[in-house]
Amino acid sequence: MTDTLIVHGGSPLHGRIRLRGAKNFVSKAMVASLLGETPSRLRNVPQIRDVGVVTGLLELHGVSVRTEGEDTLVLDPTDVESAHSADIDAHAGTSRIPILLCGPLLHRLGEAFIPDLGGCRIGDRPINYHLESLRRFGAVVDKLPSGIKISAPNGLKGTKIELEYPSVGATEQVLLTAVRAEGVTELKNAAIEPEIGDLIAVLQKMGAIISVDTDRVIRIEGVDKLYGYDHHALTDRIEAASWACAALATKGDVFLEGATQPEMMTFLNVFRKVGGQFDVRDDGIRFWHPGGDLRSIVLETDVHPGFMTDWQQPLVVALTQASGLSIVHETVYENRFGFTEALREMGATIQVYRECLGGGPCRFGQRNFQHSAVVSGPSKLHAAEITVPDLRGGFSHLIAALAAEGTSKVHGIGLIDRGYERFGDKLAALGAMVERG
Ligand SMILES: CC(=O)N[C@H]1[C@@H](OP(=O)(O)OP(=O)(O)OC[C@H]2O[C@@H](n3ccc(=O)[nH]c3=O)[C@H](O)[C@@H]2O)O[C@H](CO)[C@@H](O)[C@@H]1O
Ligand SMILES: C=C(OP(=O)(O)O)C(=O)O
Repeated sequence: MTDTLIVHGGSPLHGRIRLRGAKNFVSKAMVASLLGETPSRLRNVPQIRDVGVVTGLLELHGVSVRTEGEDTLVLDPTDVESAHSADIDAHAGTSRIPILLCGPLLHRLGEAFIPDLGGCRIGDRPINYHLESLRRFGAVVDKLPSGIKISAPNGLKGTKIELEYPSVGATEQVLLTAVRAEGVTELKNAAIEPEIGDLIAVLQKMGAIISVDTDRVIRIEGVDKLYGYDHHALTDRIEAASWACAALATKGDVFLEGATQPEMMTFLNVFRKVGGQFDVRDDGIRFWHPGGDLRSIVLETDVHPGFMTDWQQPLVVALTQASGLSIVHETVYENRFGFTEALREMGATIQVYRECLGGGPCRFGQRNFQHSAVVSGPSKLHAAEITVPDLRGGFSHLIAALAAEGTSKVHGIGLIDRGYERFGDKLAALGAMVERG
């Protein structure tokens, strides 16, 4: 199949689609299965490329991964000790998940090897918090030309860790390592994203003892043994927000089956302020453009419960259709506005700045990162030939092509498969006129 989508834009998205489990939770829950003595069953798993990548990684380490029905994975880790994982290098550059295998592999095998990581290129994305945390547990970290070797000659012991920034990945690293470390671990300044809450739920089902206190403190009492879990993954709130923004930008009306309100509170507030309407029902959320003008806003991305960085790119496309000047300050990643270049080619008026605009100073202020954007609208978008830069930026380009008059060619859509399940079918179900080019 080609990697190009031809989009005949200019008509609103209308209809109903079903959302699935969150990419940013499912991959971590799959890794957690490595900690169990018995098989785990994960339900509501989306058919996305990242699930395939993690399946490959786990299989390499001796976990048998079997699909049951349409959306359930059964993960059996009983043979991990006897498996050889010589080919882990094959996973270099595929995703950021290999780093999260450290804790479980150290507990099971006494060592782990981490190839170069992949994931979206939206900033430098260092792993210093991960490595520093592992050292605090007693692990030895050796940097090699091909990756990082980590060993635990004396086992892993509970410890006190305070993160400089509430990193999602580093919080997950500490959780996946502490649950079987000897003694108590206290993690301060932890990330508290809903996907982390669901990972804690999975670990508790497996036998872990974890308490989440106020003020971003998580306490974990290590246990000797963990068992398999049975869990239904929480819905992907990024997929939900992305389709909601697509409805707004195209003046459409979509019902997103499975979308849930608590994880999306902050997004829903912003959607309403911009002028979009929504209706929360038991089985999902309807999002629509009510007609008339959309309103500009001032917005800052932040860690949960703030406005999520992964919502920023789809929202910016909708803001090109709002009247007046919107200001968006990206405080989570230093380099997440590259996708706006294609939007400018399509007729949007967007300027990016190094300064911290529209909020307080952030970690990236006074440095050379263009991390604030001013969007002036409404702009009439026109068709273009564009190449997808990263996962969310790519979906944003698709939204722009759907909102634009004329026929666009969007290249590199394979990147979008990493996080959006069967998005071509979903576009068709919403009445979009698209075809593989
Ligand atoms: C697979 C997955 O779940 N990806 C999500 C996860 O990414 P990921 O877990 O990689 O993101 P983090 O929360 O760790 O990163 C946040 C910030 O911390 C910095 N940092 C992180 C680790 C570290 O060791 N040192 C360091 O400086 C990063 O460069 C970034 O500026 O959370 C992000 C923030 O919600 C989301 O955008 C990603 O979709
Ligand atoms: C940045 C993202 O993911 P990853 O961490 O997998 O690159 C994302 O999902 O938008």
